[in-house]
Amino acid sequence: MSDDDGGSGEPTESDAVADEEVLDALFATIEDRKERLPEGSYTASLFTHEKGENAVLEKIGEEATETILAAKDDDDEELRAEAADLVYHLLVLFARKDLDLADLRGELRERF
Ligand SMILES: N=c1c2ncn([C@@H]3O[C@H](COP(=O)(O)OP(=O)(O)OP(=O)(O)O)[C@@H](O)[C@H]3O)c2ncn1[C@@H]1O[C@H](COP(=O)(O)O)[C@@H](O)[C@H]1O
Repeated sequence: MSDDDGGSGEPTESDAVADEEVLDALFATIEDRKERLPEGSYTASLFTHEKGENAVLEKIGEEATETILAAKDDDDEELRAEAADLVYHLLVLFARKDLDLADLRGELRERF
């Protein structure tokens, strides 16, 4: 999904990312947006929002609610989409807090 080639049909950076590496690639993209703040980037807008951290916290609340509603509706396609929105926004929050995937993996590993 990241770094779209603008529809030229040429392979994009994201095409080269294996499924098992997609979380790391997404997080690296989020870190890049945080550092460079490119214009037109939704991710960058979450780092510069006038609401500050509340912007991403509100999105996490919304996406969590939408995830629950999709589950209650037994709508697996919607559940998949809303869960992906939720995970993406959680990763943006991690980046804002200077946490990373190693912190998340470490926490899960301790419980495993
Ligand atoms: N994975 C995501 C991703 N998931 C969700 N979203 C955005 O999260 C928002 C979800 O909000 P909603 O569901 O409420 O939909 P909406 O009505 O468009 O939302 P708002 O109007 O409230 O913003 C949408 O704007 C989605 O585009 C994401 N935006 C970006 N990414 C990834 O981040 C990369 C960098 O993208 P840029 O943000 O464009 O730099 C992309 O290549 C993707 O890989």
